[in-house]
Amino acid sequence: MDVAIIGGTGYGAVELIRFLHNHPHVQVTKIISHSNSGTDLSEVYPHLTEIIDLEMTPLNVDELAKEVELVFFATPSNVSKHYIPSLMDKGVRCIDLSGDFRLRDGEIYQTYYGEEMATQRYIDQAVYGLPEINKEKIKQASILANPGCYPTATTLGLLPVLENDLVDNSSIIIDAKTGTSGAGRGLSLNVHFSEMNENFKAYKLGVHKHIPEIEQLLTERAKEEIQVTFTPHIVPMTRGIMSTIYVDLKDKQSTDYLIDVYQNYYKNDPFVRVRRNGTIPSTREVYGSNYCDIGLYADERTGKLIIVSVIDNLVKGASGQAVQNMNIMCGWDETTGINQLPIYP
Ligand SMILES: NC(=O)C1=CN([C@@H]2O[C@H](COP(=O)(O)OP(=O)(O)OC[C@H]3O[C@@H](n4cnc5c(N)ncnc54)[C@H](OP(=O)(O)O)[C@@H]3O)[C@@H](O)[C@H]2O)C=CC1
Ligand SMILES: CC(=O)N[C@@H](CCC(=O)OP(=O)(O)O)C(=O)O
Repeated sequence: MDVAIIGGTGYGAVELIRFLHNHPHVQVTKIISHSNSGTDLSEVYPHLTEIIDLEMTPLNVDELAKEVELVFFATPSNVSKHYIPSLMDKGVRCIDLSGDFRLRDGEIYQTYYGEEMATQRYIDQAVYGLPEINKEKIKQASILANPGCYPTATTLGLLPVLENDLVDNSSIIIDAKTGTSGAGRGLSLNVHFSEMNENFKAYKLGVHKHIPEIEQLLTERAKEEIQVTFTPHIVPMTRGIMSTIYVDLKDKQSTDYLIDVYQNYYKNDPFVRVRRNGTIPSTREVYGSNYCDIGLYADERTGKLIIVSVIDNLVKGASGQAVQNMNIMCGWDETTGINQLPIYP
């Protein structure tokens, strides 16, 4: 199958290329760039020299629709909403790594994204691409909204206890950490070396766009309104997300019992690994891979459950999960092209 990637010079795009290069059913035949059209991708990314021989081109939706069956948008928010409707109308399936099609409520979108949401008719057709809960809908999707990085780590960490009604849903506190590649390739004061090295910052308290995304999914799954306390931090590493979640258990439960609940919940999900024997995952243990690893500790003194969920933000948090979704949409084994081991150390 021929596919295109839009946002060609960004980190999400180059990570898509890494996975699709070895994918047996897919060729990347178009890479669209608004800043570098006419340039070979390997000039921007010399690590692809003599491997990827493709000149980037400007976006022309009519041409694209004739040339490929599926398009990945690896663009900033408020871009894909202008193009996906016409691609969809022309029969091209789209996977959007940005947040344009994740939220359902236009007012909330306006508050957190600062612009109008995509047309409701297209929002209604978009499927939220968290494979662990949505496989059947993903198979049929024409517009696939790939989840955000923090929401992936956080909701995978919470869903088993939430859906088994084991916790007080009003008590959720999420302390999350990300590496700098989460901010993309663009230069910004916030993430340059001397601002970040030997530093640790909390940011966007109360206003981060992943708050409504996490709340929307948890509310849908718990069938009651859920609000969370969410504090993101940026830490001096390149890749990785660790979401440490604190929640009150309704009744006293042992860690071993809860591990069984999680393992049972994810028994058919190849990319979620629940740790046994008291081990708590670190970001390095999923680096470069599509795994989400979860560790648990039930504190019998305080009645709190501590959940530690780690992913690679660029893989399970973005491009790996996008390929997993494409595999499901196309009826292929969901691990195709993305079953690399984590890189360690
Ligand atoms: N980085 C991460 O960990 C994660 C990222 N995401 C989301 O994935 C998307 C891509 O992220 P990422 O690759 O990291 O970001 P980057 O900033 O690295 O890349 C985005 C690319 O989009 C293109 N672009 C920028 N502005 C515009 C514009 N106005 N119109 C069209 N294209 C534009 C540029 O490529 P060019 O000039 O070549 O077109 C740019 O390199 C974003 O929506 C991001 O929020 C989601 C989860 C995790
Ligand atoms: C370090 C850093 O800035 N990280 C980004 C990650 C968000 C992201 O990638 O956004 P979407 O997944 O919603 O598209 C942030 O916190 O805004």
